[in-house]
Amino acid sequence: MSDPVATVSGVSKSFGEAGVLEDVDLAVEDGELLVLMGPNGVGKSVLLSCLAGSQTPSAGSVDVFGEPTTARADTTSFLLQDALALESLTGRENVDFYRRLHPQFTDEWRDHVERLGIADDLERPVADYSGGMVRKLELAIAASIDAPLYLFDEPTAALDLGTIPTVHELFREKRAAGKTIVVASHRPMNADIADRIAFLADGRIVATGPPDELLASVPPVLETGASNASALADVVDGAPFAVAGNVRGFVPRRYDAGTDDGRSVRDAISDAAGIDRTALEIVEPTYTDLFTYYTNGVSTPMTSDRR
Ligand SMILES: Nc1ncnc2c1ncn2[C@@H]1O[C@H](COP(=O)(O)OP(=O)(O)OP(=O)(O)O)[C@@H](O)[C@H]1O
Repeated sequence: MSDPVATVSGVSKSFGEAGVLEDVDLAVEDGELLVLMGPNGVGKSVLLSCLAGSQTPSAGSVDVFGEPTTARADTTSFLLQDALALESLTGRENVDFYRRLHPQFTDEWRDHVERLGIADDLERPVADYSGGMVRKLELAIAASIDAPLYLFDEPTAALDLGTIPTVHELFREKRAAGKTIVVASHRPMNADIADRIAFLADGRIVATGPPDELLASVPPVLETGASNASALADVVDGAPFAVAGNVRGFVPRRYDAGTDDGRSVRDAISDAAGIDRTALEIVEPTYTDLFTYYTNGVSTPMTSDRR
């Protein structure tokens, strides 16, 4: 296997008294699409900024292409959160600005603005754009820079659901062209495009792996009506969570090998909770369940050293 494109070793980052990252290790492999997942405020942007060289870790080190990271324009294209487009300029003037600024800026932007549906808005000032349009322009600009490593911070956050497949397609094309991509996201649906996911929780990477493997590591999920939430809380691992009008929770690990008395897991748990067995379903975990499992402190195997 080739060397990682980027290596984060023992990185901690604090702002004054507030610790955000704590002893984070992460290797970004050559040519992979890594999705860094975690809830709002957990430190995904800070970690990406450390990878981009625009923030300096309080401790530890970050190497990109074998060198300590600085803001290296030749190796990395970094889509910051809400910080690329200049509001006083039109869309086209923004493109021109970044084209002059960046030696590796390519003509790909024409294709990107077309596919993202903002080609007809290029003569309007960005101040008049919606949040989603600004994001599309910024994506078009960042993706038009020909760099071996792309760092995209919440690229789909302000976008309508219909645009997300277009963005995913763009990422897949970059990867097919041999590029390495790190996407930070709090949206479980972005797990779908990942070669690997890294979950960030409590300042640490708590799990890393291909989506299929991580899904297989999550226990089955119990689902019941919202009125049974407190009964479910008595029997599941972690706290129950609401999904589409129902409430879900993880089957406790002690049932991994089945029940002691030969009953079905569903029967044993519905009896223990006092929930009618017909009102309790056991379902396969989704990406949303996976996200909850690793970021809400339910998982145990990889978090034994948590604060
Ligand atoms: N320059 C800074 N000064 C002080 N605190 C900061 C700074 N940058 C980030 N933080 C804090 O670090 C924490 C992590 O922020 P960060 O933006 O990395 O979260 P995130 O995981 O990217 O969240 P989101 O999903 O909302 O984008 C937050 O508590 C934030 O307030």
